[in-house]
Amino acid sequence: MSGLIVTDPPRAHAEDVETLGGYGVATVHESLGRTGSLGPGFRPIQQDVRIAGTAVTALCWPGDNLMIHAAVEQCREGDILVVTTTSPSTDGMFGDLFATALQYRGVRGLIIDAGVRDTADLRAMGFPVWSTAVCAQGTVKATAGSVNTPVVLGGQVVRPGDVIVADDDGVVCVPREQAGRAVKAAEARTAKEDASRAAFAEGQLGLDRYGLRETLVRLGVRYQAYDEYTRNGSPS
Ligand SMILES: O=C([O-])CC(=O)C(=O)O
Ligand SMILES: [Mg+2]
Repeated sequence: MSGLIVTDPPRAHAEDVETLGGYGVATVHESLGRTGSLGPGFRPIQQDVRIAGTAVTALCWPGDNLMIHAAVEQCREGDILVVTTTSPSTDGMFGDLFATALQYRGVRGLIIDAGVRDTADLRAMGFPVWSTAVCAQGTVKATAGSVNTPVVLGGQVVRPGDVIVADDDGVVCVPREQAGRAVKAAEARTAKEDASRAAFAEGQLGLDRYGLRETLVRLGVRYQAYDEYTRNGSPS
């Protein structure tokens, strides 16, 4: 396998990244028409942390972290490193040494479809990570791969420069060109949710607020009193 390192890709506007970082992953995902989620496999090693940044991608051979070393050089302030392997691997290919190098460069965190290790140290140093495995198994530095080419994690395409938002709910990717639209949509959705939250706090039901009684009728869902429901001894 030959390799490729793409330098200096265009990145989403910093202002849009910061704004999206103010919204949760669920809100950003909903705002984009329920797209962009990397799925439930990416678990945070910490809690109560949200980050947003621009993706620098690395495609590695399983059990080999050579291309993470190459990717570190391409990272700059405000980036998030996004790593995957050419076939599934749980090896611990990232730990506190890499995190130290990335923090020096102003990188905000790591998303990796593979294993990480030194997790207590990563938490202590405040370097946020979302991974599909935690594993002490070490790796070599021997095989070519690529940096800053499009990669797929959890069925989701991530391109260099795309916006990544990650929190306790998981990870979402916003295509670079859609960041502005996502900001507006997230703003609108948040306003709508704020109004619903206030209504729910005063007792309004979602059935009424969202017009869902009509939906139940349309779907043929009917009400039945408990006595009638149990009259013949068995639920009907
Ligand atoms: O060095 C490695 O191969 C990965 C690691 O544990 C670290 O970055 O601390
Ligand atoms: Mg280590």
